[in-house]
Amino acid sequence: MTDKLAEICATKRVEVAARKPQGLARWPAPTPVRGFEAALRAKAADGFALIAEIKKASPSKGLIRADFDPPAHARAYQAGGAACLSVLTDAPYFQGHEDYLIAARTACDLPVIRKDFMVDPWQCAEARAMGADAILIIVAALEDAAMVEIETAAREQGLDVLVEVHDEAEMERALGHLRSKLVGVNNRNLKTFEVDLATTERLAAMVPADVLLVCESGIGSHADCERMAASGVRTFLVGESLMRQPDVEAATRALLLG
Ligand SMILES: O=C(O)c1ccccc1NCC(=O)[C@H](O)[C@H](O)COP(=O)(O)O
Repeated sequence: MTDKLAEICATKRVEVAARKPQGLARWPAPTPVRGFEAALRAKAADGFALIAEIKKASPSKGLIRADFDPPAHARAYQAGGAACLSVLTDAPYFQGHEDYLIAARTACDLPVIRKDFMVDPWQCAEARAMGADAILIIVAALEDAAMVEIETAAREQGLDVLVEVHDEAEMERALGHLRSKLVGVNNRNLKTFEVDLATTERLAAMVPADVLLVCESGIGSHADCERMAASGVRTFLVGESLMRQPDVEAATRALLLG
């Protein structure tokens, strides 16, 4: 099995080197940052909080949604009760695009995380320039110094940071080196694509009380959310299972409320 995450990050480094000289002037000035973490904490205070993902395709599943319509999906997610959006902007592996983030954010009032592979602090300025309210740091993809540098750049831009881990060692690195109080456990092993909800259940006990834990990947039903809630988890990042539904708004409501 090849290490897909390493391959994606190597491709991303080449892409970023090519994009940097183009600068950031191609986008109009974005509207002010919408509080991503604050929106999640507000919803999680009295129910489940959802980061609903706009995801056309993935390396593990190929094409997920043929009639892909980011503004329509954004409106449906908001009407269904999502707290925030996640929009894939990586093109080579997810058929994403920065225009999808811009269109989705413009179509609703929700804060948006730029879902991409951050390998260079410059991508934080780029994320804010296209309108993002938060970025993702994947601990497995970065050395300690690099992830600290990217988190610092994100904070300078006023962006919230979702820190993603997959095992105990990554959780210790995240809690030991980074300041963000928003930590996601990805149930998908990004090297093998295996998904196991028990990953969140195992790591939940390591999370301090002031950190908001996000359960990421493989959530397909309200019953899955209830299962995670037994471990104290009330915040979820969900893509594929919602994107496959004909009625995204109804599916979002059903996921959150049962
Ligand atoms: O989804 C993939 O196949 C994938 C492959 C390699 C790196 C990242 C990948 N996905 C990113 C994510 O973690 C998910 O898009 C996100 O957590 C939502 O997961 P799901 O609800 O299972 O679509």
